[in-house]
Parts: sequence; C-alpha cells; structure tokens
Amino acid sequence: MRCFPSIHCSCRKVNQLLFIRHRLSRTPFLSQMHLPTGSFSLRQIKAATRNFDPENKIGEGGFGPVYKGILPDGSMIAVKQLSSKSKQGNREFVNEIGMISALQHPNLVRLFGCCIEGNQLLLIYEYMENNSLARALFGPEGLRLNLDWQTRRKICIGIARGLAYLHEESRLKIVHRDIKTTNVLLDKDLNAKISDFGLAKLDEEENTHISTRIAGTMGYMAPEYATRGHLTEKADVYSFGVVALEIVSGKSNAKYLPKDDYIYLLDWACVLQEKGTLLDLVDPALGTNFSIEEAQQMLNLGLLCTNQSPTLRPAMSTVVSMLEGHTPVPVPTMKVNRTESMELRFRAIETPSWDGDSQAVSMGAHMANSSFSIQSSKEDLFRSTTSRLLDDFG
Ligand SMILES: Nc1ncnc2c1ncn2[C@@H]1O[C@H](COP(=O)(O)OP(=O)(O)OP(=O)(O)O)[C@@H](O)[C@H]1O
Repeated sequence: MRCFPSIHCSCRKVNQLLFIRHRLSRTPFLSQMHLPTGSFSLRQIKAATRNFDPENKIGEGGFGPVYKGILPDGSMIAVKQLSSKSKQGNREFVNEIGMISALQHPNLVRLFGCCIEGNQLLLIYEYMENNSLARALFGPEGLRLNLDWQTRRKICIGIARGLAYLHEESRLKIVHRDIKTTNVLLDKDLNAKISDFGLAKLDEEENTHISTRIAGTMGYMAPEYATRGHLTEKADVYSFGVVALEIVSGKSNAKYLPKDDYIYLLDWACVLQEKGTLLDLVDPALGTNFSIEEAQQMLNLGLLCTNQSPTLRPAMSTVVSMLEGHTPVPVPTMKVNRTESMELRFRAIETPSWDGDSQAVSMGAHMANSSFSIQSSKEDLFRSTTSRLLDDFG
C-alpha cells in the first residue's frame, strides 16, 4: 500500500509551495515548467464555492471531490479538493501542477492555479459546462447527452489533437497514462479537453520505458504496459482506441452481465470485424443519422489503435490526419484470441444484452498498487525529482 502524509493545518504549506516552486525552477530538467501564476486564497475559493456547498459538488475522483465555483468577475471554475483520505495524494497533486502548467492547448483543460492553505490542497481549473465524456455517453437518464454524429466526431478529433500535442508537439514529451472517458471533459460547445495529469509521465529518450509502478485504469490500459510495465506514448494510443470505440458505440468498454461474465466492447468489436459487420457497433441511438463512411473509418481506427503490438499502432498525429480525412485508414486485420474466457464472452455477445448503461459497472479500478513482477526497472528522472520534492514536502 502506498502511504500518504496526512495534511496538517498550518501556513507551513504556503512556505512549502514556495519551496517547491523554487526547487522546480532550479531543477534543470524541469526548469522549462512554470507553476501556475494564479495562487488563490482559501477565502476566495470558499466564497466561490459557497464554502464547498455540497450542492456545488460536480464530481468525485481519486483526488477527492470536485466543486463548481464562481469568481467575483463572473468566471466559472472547477475546484479539485485533495481529500486527506485520497488514494492518490500529494505526489500526484504536485505532478498535476507541474505537468499541466507547462502545457497549453485548446484540447487540454486549463489549470488556473492552486491554493495550499490551512488543511486544504486545491487545484483550480476552467469549468467545463458539459462535465465529462463519460457522463455524456453513459450517464443516467437526464444527465446523458444526445450526442449527434458530428459532435462525436468532433470530440474524437479533439482528443486526438490533444494527445498529438502531448506526444509530439509540446516542449515536454508526455505520456498521459490515464486516457478514459472520465478524463475527457466537454466545454459549453462540446469541445473535448483532456484532464487529469496526476499520472502523466515525461517520455525521455534515455528512459528504458520500463516502469515498476503501473498506474492507469483497467479496460483502457495497453497490454504491454499492464503486464510488462512497458510504457511508451503508444499506451495512450491504445487507450484512445478504446475511447473511440466507446464514442461510436455509446457503450462503455466494460459491462457487467449476469453470471459475472465481463464483456468487453473491444472483444465485441473484434468479433464483428471478423464477421465483417463492424458497423453493427454504431450506437442505435443515432438511428440512421450518421455517415456510414466516417463511422466505418472511426471504428477501423479504434481497432488499429488497439492493436496488441504497440509498433503497429499509429502515432497520434497520423490518427488526427486519418480522422480529418487526409490519410486513408487501413482496414485492421485483428485476429480474435479465442481463449476459454473469450468463448464465454462470445456466448454473451450472441445474446444481445446492451440495454443502456444504467447498470454498467465501472472497471475504473486503479492499479497503482499492483504488484506485477517486472524484470528491469529504472526510476525516471521526473519521478525521482518529484519524489525528492515530496520528501521535502512532508
Ligand atoms: N474542470 C472541470 N469542469 C467540470 N467538471 C469537472 C472538472 N474537473 C472534473 N470534473 C468532474 O469531476 C469528476 C472527477 O474528476 P477527477 O479528475 O477528480 O477524477 P476522475 O478523472 O473522474 O477519476 P480518477 O481521479 O479516479 O481518474 C469528473 O469526472 C467530472 O465529472
């Protein structure tokens, strides 16, 4: 089990933040980063959220609750409150601040600043009016959105552009490690923005890409990373592929069925691909209001990105080009691995049981504590740097 220091009530934290700023700016590797200039006082945040009024609570994640707030100038904010019971904790809090402050892109959620005061550790983001893609696609009746085809496509392209920026265009090459529908937020115009950089990692050339600390969400983790700790940007490409399939189908990758069998959307997609009926996966809620050609393209792309072999997955810039229609999408040639458990799942597939998502069971189990045995290990520089900072932090 990972152990997190409890949060003490003192202005020592403010000094610690200043110290972290100082240390980050002096760390050669991180000197390109700048911590958010926006430092908020607890009084400002309490006023904005009406003292963390439960009515303003808009979500709950691994860090703790998230509140909606409004600043005196009328701008809306989302406040992530690091709970003292958080399973994630200070390490990811610092990581999130460091990572996202160094990044700016229309498809990444903006961090306005942070507040470290009293017993509070808070991150302040731009408010995303339409909450998460997960809620838009799989939320309960009333909260779910009727996303039309063009909007689904726009969201998919937005996520791809955000990832292409992280992997190939930003000054720091970053693997997000936790791409999933709850980490894609939607603004008032339903533009997609990637959030949650608590697990993000810098992709350095000298890195062996083997990690001892596997973290991510089941159902979205690339097989080579989940089983061997082999982490490259292609792990994000895999997760993106799963999300693309979810966007087209309107179904979560994990669905709990009677008899305790799990059926994975990805397995189903492979079966349909083999049968030549991949288009059956398109969300029935769309009726006939979608482009067959574009849907086929997006489904093919979803399968291409989830190829078992990372080298056969396209780079995210290629994915963007494919989605924009500048590069043809090759037809995937995936073979279904017919294990015994797959046979079980096939039987479930033959009896259609997608009845909306109200009973879907989340497979979002975090694997940060998993004890996979991995042969080689090398602490990456960023991790050791943040660890040192955290040692200093308390
Ligand atoms: N900037 C924001 N604007 C609007 N809603 C937000 C914002 N950030 C988070 N939320 C809401 O709060 C929820 C929790 O977010 P958070 O990033 O803390 O955790 P998560 O990504 O859902 O889960 P985990 O931390 O376990 O990966 C989101 O699913 C979303 O509904």
